Amino acid sequence: MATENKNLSEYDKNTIPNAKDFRFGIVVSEWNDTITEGLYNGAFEALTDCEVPAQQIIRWNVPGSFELIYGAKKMLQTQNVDAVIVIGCVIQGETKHFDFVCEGVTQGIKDLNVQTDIPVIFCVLTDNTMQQSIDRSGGIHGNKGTEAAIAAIKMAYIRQQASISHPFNQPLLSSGAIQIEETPIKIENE
Ligand SMILES: Nc1c(NC[C@H](O)[C@H](O)[C@H](O)CO)[nH]c(=O)[nH]c1=O
Ligand SMILES: CC(=O)[C@@H](O)COP(=O)(O)O
Repeated sequence: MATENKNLSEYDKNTIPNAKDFRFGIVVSEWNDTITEGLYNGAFEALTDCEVPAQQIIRWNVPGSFELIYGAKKMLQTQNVDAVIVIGCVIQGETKHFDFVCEGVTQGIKDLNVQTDIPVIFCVLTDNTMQQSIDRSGGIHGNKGTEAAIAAIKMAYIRQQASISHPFNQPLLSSGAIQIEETPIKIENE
């Protein structure tokens, strides 16, 4: 379903886990800040509407969407958060730079989700025009920031439940293999 057939701001609180004890980091790109501020407001309002106290929401700013990768990495390395939302707006210009920024930030955020234990939610608009960005940051198609906040709550809950049901879950190697801690077996009468 394309965004044009979906309101990004709609959510059913009955389907959303209790979020009052979760802590969220939000990393916001300053490029196209009229758009990213609208996305941030959507995310912040959705989190507080779902009972997340404002003091449990940490905001950092970075220069552009490409810096969201490093900002999110340092956020999850240094802050006690249950999920991170990265917010950016990349708009096609005259050159291929759009393609490289979009691909780079997409792959970088994907890598953080694979290599770390904290979910990182991708709230980066990759639009052809400013109007498309306006429409998706509080305009006729709703607010992708709202959508990202709900996704962050749901993923933080999944992480919480996984750690309860599998408290000794082993870290993944970069290859994706499970790291099993080898414990030497002592053979009696050796
Ligand atoms: N053109 C846009 C950019 N470009 C800047 C890059 O994100 C990055 O900050 C720069 O290449 C230095 O590393 N960023 C956006 O977020 N949106 C754009 O439309
Ligand atoms: C995504 C970008 O970096 C782009 O907006 C920059 O514009 P241009 O391709 O005209 O340099």
